[in-house]
Amino acid sequence: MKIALLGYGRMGQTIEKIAISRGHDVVLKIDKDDNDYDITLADVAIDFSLPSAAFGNITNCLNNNVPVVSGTTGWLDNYDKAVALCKEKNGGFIYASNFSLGVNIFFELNKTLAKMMSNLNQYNVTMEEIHHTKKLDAPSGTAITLAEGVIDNNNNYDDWKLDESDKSTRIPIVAKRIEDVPGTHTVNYESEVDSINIEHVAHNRQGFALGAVVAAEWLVGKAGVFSMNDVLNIG
Ligand SMILES: NC(=O)c1ccc[n+]([C@@H]2O[C@H](COP(=O)([O-])OP(=O)(O)OC[C@H]3O[C@@H](n4cnc5c(N)ncnc54)[C@H](O)[C@@H]3O)[C@@H](O)[C@H]2O)c1
Ligand SMILES: O=C(O)C1=N[C@H](C(=O)O)CCC1
Repeated sequence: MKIALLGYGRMGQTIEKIAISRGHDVVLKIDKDDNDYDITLADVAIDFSLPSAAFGNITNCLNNNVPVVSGTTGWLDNYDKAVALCKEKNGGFIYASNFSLGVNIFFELNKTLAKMMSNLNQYNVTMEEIHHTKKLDAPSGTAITLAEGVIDNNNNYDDWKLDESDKSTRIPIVAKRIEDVPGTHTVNYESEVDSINIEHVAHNRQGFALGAVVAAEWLVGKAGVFSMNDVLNIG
């Protein structure tokens, strides 16, 4: 498979190694200021760029009939427009806030726990995410997906808020930035008598990168807007 990497930073470089180890050719490595390239050289594109760049990269792929996998976070104000364009062009598109197998299992665990806690008003939920200091967005895309998983499955919450909540129906998300941390997410239910915590700790970026390559392999030849649940057949 011929792969275009849109964004050649920490994730782009990790994805390149995994793609090559799985027998793929990386035919384009696009980074900032690379404006003049032919995306149709690739069978599929993998975008891990910047919040400000992702939507432009995705629309370029869809307008040129190149299926695209995006892991960039912080651009979701434009997600519905990307979905509409994908449908209009009969293209292929997958966005996931987190491509790792472990986090996608964790997302399902979070939804199940949220359902179990829905009638237990003595517990309040909070979330914490920890990432490296170079991360541009907060809260992380993964933390937002976790919060949405609780909101959709628990009657006590209707929104989330970064840092302290000023309203009991808003899930407070605390975002911490610590040198070199690849990604830790904790969901905590707290009552007066006890705490229940579920946590996912990424040890490195390999899980995110492998998931993105597996998603790209799966997407080629398909038309539609998909999620990692489709790729992994879970949920
Ligand atoms: N979904 C996931 O599983 C997952 C995992 C890790 C990171 N991420 C997200 O992926 C994104 C990238 O993370 P990273 O750690 O590799 O960041 P990074 O800063 O190391 O890399 C981003 C690269 O994009 C480049 N870039 C800037 N403008 C561009 C453009 N127009 N086209 C292409 N590239 C451009 C930058 O120069 C940089 O090299 C972030 O949004 C991050 O939150 C998602
Ligand atoms: O390193 C990052 O940046 C990460 N971003 C994603 C997010 O925002 O959830 C996934 C984890 C790593």
